[in-house]
Amino acid sequence: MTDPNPKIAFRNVSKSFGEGDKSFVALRDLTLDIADGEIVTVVGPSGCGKSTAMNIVAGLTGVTSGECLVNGKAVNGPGPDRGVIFQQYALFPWLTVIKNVEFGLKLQGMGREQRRERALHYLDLVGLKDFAEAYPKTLSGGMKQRCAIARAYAVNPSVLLMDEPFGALDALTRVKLQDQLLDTWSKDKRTVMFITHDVDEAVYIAHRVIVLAARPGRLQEIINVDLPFPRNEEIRLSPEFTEIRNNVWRAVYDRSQQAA
Ligand SMILES: Nc1ncnc2c1ncn2[C@@H]1O[C@H](COP(=O)(O)OP(=O)(O)OP(=O)(O)O)[C@@H](O)[C@H]1O
Repeated sequence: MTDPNPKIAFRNVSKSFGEGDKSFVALRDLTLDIADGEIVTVVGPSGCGKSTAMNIVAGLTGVTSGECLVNGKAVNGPGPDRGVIFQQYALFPWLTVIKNVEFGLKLQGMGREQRRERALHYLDLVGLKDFAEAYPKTLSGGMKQRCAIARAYAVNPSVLLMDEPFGALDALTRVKLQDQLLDTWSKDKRTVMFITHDVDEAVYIAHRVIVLAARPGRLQEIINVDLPFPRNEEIRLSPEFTEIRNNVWRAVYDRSQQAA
């Protein structure tokens, strides 16, 4: 069934970089709907256009042809309705944790008191309230990433775009942040587009896994994750999880083996 009001819609989106002989197709003819409140993960071999697709939704990269819509409107630049979280935390080192979280709110013109209250709320949500006055350099990688997440959440975007956000973290921290993301999602049901190289992560947090293929970057397969929410360790260890995980693995790696 097609969703009449997708939150994010790619309509025959293609993206090339460079001109003439040097032109390179990063993404070819991508058509995909992401529903309001849906979590999709995007996987695929290196260079298949995952970040390009996300940057198009974020408004950081334009399309060469086709159209990308958010809330039914063509994307023509970044906006506060879309929060972006990258693998590198991109915190301002000269600002404290709370000032980092307040930054986007200040840009929006929010008053000092309200800003502080909102920032503390989101720091609490990610378990960093006690570190509000610390500077980023004193935090672990996981804490920095939680700060970046609080900062993205604070501006209240209806779409979260996450490009390998947990990629640089150890396995245990990663699992904790996956659970925290799902916990927060269960309260606010934001739409999430999440890029990862980790197939377990892709299945654990998603409603659907989007598999892209490379050269040129294109849609390979969409795999539904028919597992109940809330997700937990029991689900992660279930045969159903393993089966879906194996399907995703095959879709990604069989194809990239053939291409190699
Ligand atoms: N600004 C750019 N100029 C030229 N080529 C680019 C640019 N951005 C991306 N590309 C190329 O487009 C292709 C897709 O890149 P993209 O970063 O979207 O892939 P990816 O699937 O996210 O890769 P990875 O998993 O390695 O991060 C790559 O071959 C890349 O070299």
